[in-house]
Amino acid sequence: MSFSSRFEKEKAVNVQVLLRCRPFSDDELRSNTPQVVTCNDYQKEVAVSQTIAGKQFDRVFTFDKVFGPSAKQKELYDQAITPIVNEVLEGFNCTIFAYGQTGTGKTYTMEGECKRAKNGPKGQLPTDAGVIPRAIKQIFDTLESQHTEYSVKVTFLELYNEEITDLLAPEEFSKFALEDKQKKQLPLMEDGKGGVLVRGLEEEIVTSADEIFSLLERGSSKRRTAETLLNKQSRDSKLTRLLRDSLGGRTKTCIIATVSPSVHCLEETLSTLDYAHRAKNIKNRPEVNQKMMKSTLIKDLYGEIERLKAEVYATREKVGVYIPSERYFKEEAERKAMADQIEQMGALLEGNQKQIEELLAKYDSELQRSADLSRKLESTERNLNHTSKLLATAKEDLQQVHYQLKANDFIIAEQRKAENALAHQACVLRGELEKSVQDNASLFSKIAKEDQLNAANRILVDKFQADMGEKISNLCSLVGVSMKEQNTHLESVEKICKSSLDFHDKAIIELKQKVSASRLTYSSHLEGIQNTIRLHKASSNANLEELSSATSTNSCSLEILLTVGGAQANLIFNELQGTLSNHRGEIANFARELRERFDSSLDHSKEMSNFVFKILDDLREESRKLQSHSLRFQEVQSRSIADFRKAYEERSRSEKDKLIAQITALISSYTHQQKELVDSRLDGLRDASFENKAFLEKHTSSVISVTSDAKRKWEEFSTLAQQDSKDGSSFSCAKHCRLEAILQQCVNTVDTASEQWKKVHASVSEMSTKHVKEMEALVRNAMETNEQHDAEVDTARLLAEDDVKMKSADVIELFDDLLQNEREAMSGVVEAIAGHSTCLKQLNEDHASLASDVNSCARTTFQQNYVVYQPSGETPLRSEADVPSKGMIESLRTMPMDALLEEFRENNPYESSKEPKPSLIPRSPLIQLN
Ligand SMILES: Nc1ncnc2c1ncn2[C@@H]1O[C@H](COP(=O)(O)OP(=O)(O)OP(=O)(O)O)[C@@H](O)[C@H]1O
Repeated sequence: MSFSSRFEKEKAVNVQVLLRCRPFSDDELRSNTPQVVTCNDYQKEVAVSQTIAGKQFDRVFTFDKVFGPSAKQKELYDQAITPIVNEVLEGFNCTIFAYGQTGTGKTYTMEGECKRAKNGPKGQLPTDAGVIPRAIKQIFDTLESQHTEYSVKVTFLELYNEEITDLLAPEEFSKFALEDKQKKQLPLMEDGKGGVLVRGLEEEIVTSADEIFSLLERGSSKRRTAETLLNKQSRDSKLTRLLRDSLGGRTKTCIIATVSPSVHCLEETLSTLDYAHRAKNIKNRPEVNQKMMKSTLIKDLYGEIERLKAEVYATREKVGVYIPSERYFKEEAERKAMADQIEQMGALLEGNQKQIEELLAKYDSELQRSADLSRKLESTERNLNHTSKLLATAKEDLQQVHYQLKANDFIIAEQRKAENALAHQACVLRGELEKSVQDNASLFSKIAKEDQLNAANRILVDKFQADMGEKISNLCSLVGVSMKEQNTHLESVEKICKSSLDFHDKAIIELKQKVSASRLTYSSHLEGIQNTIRLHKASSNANLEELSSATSTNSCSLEILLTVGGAQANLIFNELQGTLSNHRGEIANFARELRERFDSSLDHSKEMSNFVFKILDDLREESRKLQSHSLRFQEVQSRSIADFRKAYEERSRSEKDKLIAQITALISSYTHQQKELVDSRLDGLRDASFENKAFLEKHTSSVISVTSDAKRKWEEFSTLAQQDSKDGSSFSCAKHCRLEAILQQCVNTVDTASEQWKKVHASVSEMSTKHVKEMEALVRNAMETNEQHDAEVDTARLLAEDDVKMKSADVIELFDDLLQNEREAMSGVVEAIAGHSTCLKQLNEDHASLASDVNSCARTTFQQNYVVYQPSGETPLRSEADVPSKGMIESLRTMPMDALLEEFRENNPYESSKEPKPSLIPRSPLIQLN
C-alpha cells in the first residue's frame, strides 16, 4: 500500500450507518397493520409517516445505505460488509454492530437463521446466513487463498445486565462465575492506548471457519435469554466503554440500524432513526495495526504463559492476595482511574441528559410550530384557492373587457376612417375653395367669413359628436351590460324551469310506475298471503282431522288397553290372591314343620345328649378297662419278665451245668455280657412299662377330666339349646302370627287396589270419552275459526286492495294536480319571461325613441347654433366647383354601431368557454341605437 493511500485511509472517517427495515411478520400481515416506514434503497432515504394533530407529516432520513424489507442477506453483505472485512484483512480494526428495537432483526442481520454452513454445495452458506458467518467465511477464504502465515483468535462475550460474561470460558470457570458472579465479573480495563479491553477474556486460536462456528455454538448455548427490565441508562455504560474505540476512536465502524415498518413501533423507530442519524456524524481515525510476526506472537504468548504461571502460583499459595502484588497495584491504580472516569462520565451523562431534555423541549416546540405552520399553510392554501378562483373570474372579465375594447377600437377605427374620408373631402373642398379664391379674389373675404363659420360649425359638430359619442357609448355599455345580465338571468330562469319541469315529469312517470308496480307487488303479496292461508287452512284441517282420528284411535286403543289391562289385572289379582292363600298355607305348614322340627331337634338333642352321656360312660368304662388292662399288662409284663428271668436263669443254669465244662471260660464272659444286655433290656422294658403306665394313667385322668368337662359343657349346651329352641319356637310363632296378619292386610290391600283399579278404569274410559268429545268440539271450533279467519282475510284483502287502489289513485291524482300546478306555474314563469322580454323590447324601443329624441334635440341645437352662410348679392358668378355630392358624403357616414359590432364579432369571435349561449327567449339587441 502506498504512503498516500495509507494516509488517505488513516484520516478521519465518519461512522458508516446503514438502515435496514424488516418485512412485516405473518401476524402483522394477518392483522393488516398499517405501514409507516417507506424505504427508497436507490436514494438511500427512509420516510416515516407521522400523524400530528390529525395531519400527516413525512420525516425523511438519509443514510449511507438503505435496505428495504425485500433486501436479502447476501445483498446487504455484498454491498456493505464485504469492503469492511477487506479492510480488516488490511490491518484495520473494524466494528460492525446492529442497533434497534427488540424484534426488528438485529439477530437476523448479524447471525441469520442458521450460523453454520451445514448445507449447500461447496461449503456455501445458506441464503439466510447473516453478517457473522459470512464475514468468518470471507476471512478464511481470503487467508487460505493467500497461502501466507496467519493466526486467528476468537473471543466471545456477553454483556448482560451490566455484567460481562466470557462465553468461551471453560465450563468449571463459568459455573463458578454463575455461582459467584460478583467476584468473577470480567473487568473492563484501559489498554493504555485510549482503548478498552476486557481483562481475562478467553482467547481461542482457530484455524478454520468451522472451528469458529463450533465456538459460536458453544458460546451461544451459554447466553442468557431471559428478558430483563434494565435501567437503560445504567446497553448502556459498559457498552459505551466497550464501544469507545469504535465510536470516536481508531476503529472503522459500521452501524446497522434495524427498524420495523409497523405503525405500532413508530415511536421506537423514530428514536432509532434519530440515534442512527446522529451517529453518522461520529468521526473515527482508523489506524492500521502492526503486522505481527510469528516470533513476536510467540514472545507474546510466552509473556502470557509467564503471567498465567504467576497467577497460578499466587492462587496455589493462597497468601491472602491471589494475584501478583505488582498486578494488584496496577489494577488498583486502574480501578482508581476508572472510578474517576466513571465520575467524569456521570457528569458528562448528566450534561448529555440535560442536553437531551433541552433538545426534546425544542423538538416539541418545533413540532408545535410545524403544526401552527401547517394550520397557517392550510388557511393560506384556502385563500390561494379563493384568490385563484377570483383571478380566473377577473381574467375572464379582463378578457371580456379586452374584447369589448377591441370592438370599441374597431368602431373608433371605422369612425376615424370615415372622419379621414370626410377630412379628405373637406380638403378637396378647401382646395376647390382656394381655387375659387384664386379665381374669385373678390370672394376672399366672403370665403374667409365662410371659413370662420365653417370652422365654428365644425367645432360645434366635433364637440357634439364627441359628447354624443361618449353618451351613446356609455348608454350602450350600460344597456348592453344590463341586457346581458337580464338575458343571463332569463336564460338561467328558463333553464331552471325547464330542468325542473323535466325532472318533475320524469319523477311523476317514475312515481306512476312505482305506484303501479307496488300495487302489483301488493296484489301478488296478498295473493301469496291468501294462498298461504289456504294452504295453512288445508294443512290445519288435515292436521285436525288427523288429530281427531288419532284421538279416537287413541281412545279406542286406550279402551282396549284398559279392558285388557283390567282383565290382566284381575287375573293377576286372582293369581295373587291364590298365591297368597297358597303362601299362607305354606307358611302355616312351614311354621308347623318348624315347630315339629324344633320339637324333633329338641328330642334329637336330648337323644344326642343321652348318646354323648352314654359315650362318655363308655369312655369312662373304656378308660377304666384300659387302666385295669394297663395294670394287668404291667402285671403280665412283670410276671413275664420274672418268668423270662426264671426260665432264662433255669435254662442258663441247666445249660451251664451241661456246658460249664466246655465253655466255662469262653462263655462266662459272653454270658455275663448277655446277662448285662438282658438286664439292661429288662430294665428298659420295665422303665418303658412304667412310663407307659404313667402315660396311660395320665391319659386316662385327662380323658376323664375331658369327658367330665364335655359332659358338663354338653349339659350346658343342651340346656341352652333347649331354651333357644323354645325361644325360637315362640319367636317363630309370633312371627308367623305377624306374617299372617300382614298377609291378611295384603289381601285386604289387594282387594282395595282391585276395587280402585276398576274405579280408575271406569273413570279413565269416561275421561277419554269426554276428552274425545272435547277434542272433536275443539277441532270443529278450530275449523270454523279457520274458515272465519279465511273469510276475514279475504275481506281484509279486498278492503286493502280497494284501499290501495283508492290511495294510489289519490296519489296519482295528487301527482297530476302537482304536475298541472307546476305546468301552470311554469307557463306563468314563461309568461313572466315573455312579459319581461316585452318590457325589454319596450325598453329598447323607448331607448331608440330616446335616441331619436336626442338626435332631434341635436338637430334643434344645430338648427339654433349652426350658422348658415347668407349670400350678400356681391358674389361673383357662380362657377361649378368640383365638390363631392351629398350622396357621396352620406356614403362616407360610418355604419350603425350594431352593424359594426356584428362585423367585428364575425371577424373576431370571442374565445371564451364562458361565452353565453344564445337564449331561447326572443331578445332585442341594440339595433336601434345608432
Ligand atoms: N430482514 C428480515 N427478513 C426476514 N425476516 C426478518 C428480517 N428481520 C427480522 N426478521 C424476522 O423477525 C423476527 C425478529 O427478528 P430478530 O430476532 O432478529 O430481532 P432482534 O432485533 O434480534 O430481537 P431481540 O432484540 O429481541 O433479540 C425473526 O423471526 C426474524 O426471522
